[in-house]
Amino acid sequence: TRTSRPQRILKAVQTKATVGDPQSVITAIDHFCRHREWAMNVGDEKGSILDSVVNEVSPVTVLELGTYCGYSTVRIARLLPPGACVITLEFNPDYAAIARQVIKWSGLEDKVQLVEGASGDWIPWMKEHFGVQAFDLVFLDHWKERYLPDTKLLEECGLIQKGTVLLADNVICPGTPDYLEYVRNSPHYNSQYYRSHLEYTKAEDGLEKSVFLGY
Ligand SMILES: Cc1ccc(Cc2cc(O)c(O)c(C(=O)NC/C=C/[C@H]3O[C@@H](n4cnc5c(N)ncnc54)[C@H](O)[C@@H]3O)c2)cc1
Ligand SMILES: [Mg+2]
Repeated sequence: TRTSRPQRILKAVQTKATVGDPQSVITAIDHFCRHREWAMNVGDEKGSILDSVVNEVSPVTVLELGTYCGYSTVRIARLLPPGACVITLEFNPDYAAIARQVIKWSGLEDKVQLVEGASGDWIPWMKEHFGVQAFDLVFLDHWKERYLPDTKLLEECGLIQKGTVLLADNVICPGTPDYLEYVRNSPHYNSQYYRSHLEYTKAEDGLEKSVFLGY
């Protein structure tokens, strides 16, 4: 049977990227998705904004919701200092299997904890299972209607504390209206929009960065 798009993305990495070189993995995926087949990676343009936020926050613990093929996982992990790590949640086992191989090819497996499962099931276990106190940075890029419920769940579980930064992809396209309304109107968040484009296209999209101010 036909290969899947994630399998073709992995093949592009394995044929074009150098083992242990995260930047070459990022470049290989971007080239494939721009010139061969579009895929829902955060991409190079929004990826540069993600990079700048990671560098600004210099997080010790990062949570990523929605691994997909691991493109943004690699972007984040390559910028983390020794001892820091990104926990990434992915509930599709086929995508998780591809992402593990992409992360391995980039040589960043020591900085990544890929958890196969649904965000709603795993967030309540983060403290107990991973010894996380609070996340310094959360990157939201999973089903758009899960952004708000998962943010509220993270708050309820005490995983968002003063200074925690939420960075959400696709707040314009596909759009996350209920999430945007929440973080922009809440007195507990300082929110700003980084205007950009939907990955590999000219359509408008952007990232919303929201800093938790404490209760
Ligand atoms: C109209 C329209 C359609 C599509 C686009 C283009 C476009 C552009 C983008 O950047 C996009 O991020 C998206 C998008 O839909 N992303 C959804 C991404 C899901 C991934 O996360 C996984 N997942 C989903 N819910 C959960 C969950 N609870 N727990 C754990 N993993 C979850 C899935 O297994 C996937 O691996 C779409 C633009 C406009
Ligand atoms: Mg996205």
